[in-house]
Amino acid sequence: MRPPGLILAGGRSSRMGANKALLPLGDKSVLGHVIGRLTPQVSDLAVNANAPFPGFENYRYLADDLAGQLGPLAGILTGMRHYSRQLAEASHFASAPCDSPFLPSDLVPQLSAVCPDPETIVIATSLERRHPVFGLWPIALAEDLEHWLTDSDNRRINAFLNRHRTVTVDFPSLQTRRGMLDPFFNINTPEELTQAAAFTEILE
Ligand SMILES: Nc1nc2c(ncn2[C@@H]2O[C@H](COP(=O)(O)OP(=O)(O)OP(=O)(O)O)[C@@H](O)[C@H]2O)c(=O)[nH]1
Repeated sequence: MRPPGLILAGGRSSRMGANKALLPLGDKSVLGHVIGRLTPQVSDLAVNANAPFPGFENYRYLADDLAGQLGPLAGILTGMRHYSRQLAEASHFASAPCDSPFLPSDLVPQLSAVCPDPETIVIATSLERRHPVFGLWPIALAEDLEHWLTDSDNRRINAFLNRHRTVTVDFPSLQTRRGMLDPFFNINTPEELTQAAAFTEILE
């Protein structure tokens, strides 16, 4: 059974200076590519952001449960709370950020294939780096994550992972006519948007 999915889009895009999810890349916006890649992989899709994005009004938006721009873990907590209410049968939900248009088309099946039990976090890696915003998150960790975010100053996602059983799945670089590309390449700056534009051939 496919898990539900959440696109993390609750950040400030301060390095870009404009909502990076809505910037054009080839024939769609960055977010349009992420939605296109993720939709077939999940049973349900919601967007974590404080208000609907123009052009994407038809999606379900989840504002952070905790105020104060606490980083991506606040979005993960929001997803855990939402899916524990909406889908009692789901043990995990899948997350991906709004700024990674080349994400693997088999991301969620590959993460799900190694998921051993309802309490283990499953995270993607590439080129020997962990990418915790691409993960399968146990809904059962909601209480612990809420305490972690409200009781400590440490909001780093890797620190939270170190508290829990975590397994990883490695994804290879993509071969393109322009050379190899990390499937988790994300667009934070105008320069990275220009770099990504060189690889639109591999986007549908
Ligand atoms: N819900 C939520 N998501 C966040 C928050 N901060 C960042 N994110 C998301 O986490 C992912 C990684 O965020 P970053 O790229 O590091 O930060 P950003 O705020 O989007 O961009 P910068 O302001 O340029 O750092 C993105 O998908 C963001 O949308 C937050 O406070 N709440």
